Amino acid sequence: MNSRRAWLIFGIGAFLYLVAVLQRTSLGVAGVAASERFDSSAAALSMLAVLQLVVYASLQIPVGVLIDRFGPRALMLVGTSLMCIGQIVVAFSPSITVAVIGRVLVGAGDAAIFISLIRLLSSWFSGSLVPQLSQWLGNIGQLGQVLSAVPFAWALLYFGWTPAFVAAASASALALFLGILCLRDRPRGAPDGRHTGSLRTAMHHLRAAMKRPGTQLGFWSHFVSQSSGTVFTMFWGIPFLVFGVGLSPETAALMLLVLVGSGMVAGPILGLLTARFPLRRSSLVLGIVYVIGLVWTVVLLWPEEPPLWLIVLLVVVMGVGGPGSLIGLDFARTFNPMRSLGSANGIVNMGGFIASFVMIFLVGAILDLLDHARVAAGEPSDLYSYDSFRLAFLVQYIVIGFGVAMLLHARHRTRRQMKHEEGIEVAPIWVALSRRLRRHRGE
Ligand SMILES: N[C@@H](Cc1c[nH]cn1)C(=O)NCC(=O)O
Repeated sequence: MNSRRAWLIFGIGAFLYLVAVLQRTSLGVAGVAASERFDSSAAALSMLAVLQLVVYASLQIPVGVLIDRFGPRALMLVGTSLMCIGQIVVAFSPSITVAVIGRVLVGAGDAAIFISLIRLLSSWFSGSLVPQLSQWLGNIGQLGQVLSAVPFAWALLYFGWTPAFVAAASASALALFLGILCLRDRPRGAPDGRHTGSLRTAMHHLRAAMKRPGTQLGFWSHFVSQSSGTVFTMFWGIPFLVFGVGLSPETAALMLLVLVGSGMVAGPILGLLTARFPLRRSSLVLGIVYVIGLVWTVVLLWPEEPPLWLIVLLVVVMGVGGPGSLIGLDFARTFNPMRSLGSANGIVNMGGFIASFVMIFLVGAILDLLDHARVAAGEPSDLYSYDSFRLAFLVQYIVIGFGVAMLLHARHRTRRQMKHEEGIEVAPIWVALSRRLRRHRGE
């Protein structure tokens, strides 16, 4: 535990995750190139990203169960191989149909990485280091977005589609090699935590994890906090900024980097706040979501294309949502026993990705609808006009608003259960704050 070998595992694991995020986000950067290569509609292109996310999200529970059965190393190696093959398929795809197959493989491989890594952490590290390292892992992984926004985008521009995607696949091949060489499930002599029970037992643990209000609270926390940023970085950010707002592709790519940078600053702070105020984790999540919603409202109400400072503010607040979603995994950790933690993590980690694929698809569908209406009215086609984006992005209020309502419901049930089982009563935040203020004043 916490040994030098553990730090090597942390480094290699983080590299595998970073490469997974590179593959995951490469399509967001290649969206414009994809529309030229495949000559497709916005909805068809968004289907590429949506399918990848659907596959990712739908495999979270099976992967969680498989981690508990076969250990995280096996899952990480299989996942990295699938991503490598998937990107090769995308590299040589002559049509959008073949590209879809490639991206499905990428989504399937990606699904195995993060929750395996979170599980690996618990075997190699102990104590209060674990939640802090989870935030750092999340942070390091997001650097994969930097790799897709800078070297990958550069390779795409100068060498074209096939060489850029082959180069991305090579990064997965390197990660696979290092993973085979260095990753181990647990320190030598540590007990084998894998369960060898039947599928029925695994299903029993899964059902129990699903039923727990604390797991549901984690799911909705993940759903509401990271989805706005994921929609932006994975698909609609670059077209919105380049064609809608009118930024240069370089400035648009820089905005995605600012989003990642903001998450990197926020992650450790949120890690500390989560550890310091465990009973206020949901308020932390809600605070993040309300601020994201507020800034989006200002952007969408701005009379013309928003100024650069407002776009910077938007990406900064969306960036906080990424590490904010890890609070959801902390709910899974604290409200579930170890035996069903893999499954609980899988359930929670689906949240943000389900919200994202629903919104990516709806934004694409609305853009297409508005453009058809424009053409039918005799105007020239302008698929990515700023006004169309303004309407399409309104879907966030419906999808995330629904998530907030569900989060509040799950929180109410979680608090009721805590009071019933442990006698812990959590007062509303304003009551707690005014009590604290009164104590401070010595009243
Ligand atoms: N929200 C991310 C993690 C994160 C940390 N900092 C910024 N983002 C998440 O849910 N990750 C799961 C994954 O597979 O990447």
